[in-house]
Amino acid sequence: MHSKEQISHDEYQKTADWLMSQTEHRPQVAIICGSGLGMLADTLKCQDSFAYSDIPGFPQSTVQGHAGRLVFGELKGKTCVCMQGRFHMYEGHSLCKTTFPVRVFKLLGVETLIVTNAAGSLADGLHPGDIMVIKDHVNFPGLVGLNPLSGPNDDKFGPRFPAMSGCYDKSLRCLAMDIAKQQGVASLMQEGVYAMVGGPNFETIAEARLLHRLGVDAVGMSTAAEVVMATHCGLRVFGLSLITNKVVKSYEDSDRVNHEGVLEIGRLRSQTLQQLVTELISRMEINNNITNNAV
Ligand SMILES: O=P(O)(O)O[C@@H]1C[C@H](O)[C@@H](CO)O1
Ligand code: HPA
Repeated sequence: MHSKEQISHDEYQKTADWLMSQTEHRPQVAIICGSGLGMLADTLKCQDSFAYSDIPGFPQSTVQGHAGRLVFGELKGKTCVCMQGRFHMYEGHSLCKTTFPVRVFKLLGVETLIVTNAAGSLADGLHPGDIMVIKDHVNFPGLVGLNPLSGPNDDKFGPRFPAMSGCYDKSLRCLAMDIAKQQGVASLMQEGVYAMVGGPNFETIAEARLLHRLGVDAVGMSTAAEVVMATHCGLRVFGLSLITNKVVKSYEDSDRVNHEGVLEIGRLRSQTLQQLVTELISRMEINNNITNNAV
């Protein structure tokens, strides 16, 4: 069911055209905010914001901690668009719908996508409140054929068989680590591998052990499909996971993860994340000739 739905180029274009008719902002950078991380949008100046329910073609957010607003504005000399709330497979959206905004961003002229998420840690060295710079991902839905790129390829966006190696931009990862040092939060930051699972249930202990053995550092229920779509159409990608909980890996451990706890850690780290992302956007180079698959 998830892989069958197709969205035509015209439908993406209609949404992009509508947005361009409603705001004068022409964003270079897009940010997708994870659970409890929507406050990143508050840093934007000269805001124009739209409820998802008012944007033609846009899906709706149904998850607590995802406000459902698209915010345009200026940040340190760059024009940005920020999703306060994303779409997940477990809400019943097809993967094409969960990733719909990514192609709309492309049509708006965005060249860099920043994805953030809340994630559970499997690595011994990653603790709640830590920030993981995503260096790579395991797209579990994609590995079993649930991929937003399934179906006829839209050559106007990108090639039939896009490479995914190096999909998290190395220079932005290095820049983020430098900024963390300067901001005195380097001890909270490390690089790692994120895995996307379907959710909405959190992992069993056997699943947690499996993920750990596979080399996954943090697990969540989003992001990888968005990054596949972004890489397909030539967007540069940077990703951050806020570690909100340890994934229980022991039968002796009576801890139980819950969504409220996930949101609480988001609130706790909101300022740190805001400062980090603001400085990253301020210092990132915008290259209008960036290699681009999309016509
Ligand atoms: O949108 P993200 O990936 O940040 O949301 C994570 C995964 C689930 O949606 C939720 C679980 O608490 O947080
Ligand atoms: N597992 C999956 N998704 C999550 C988790 C987790 O432990 N924490 C936040 N999102």
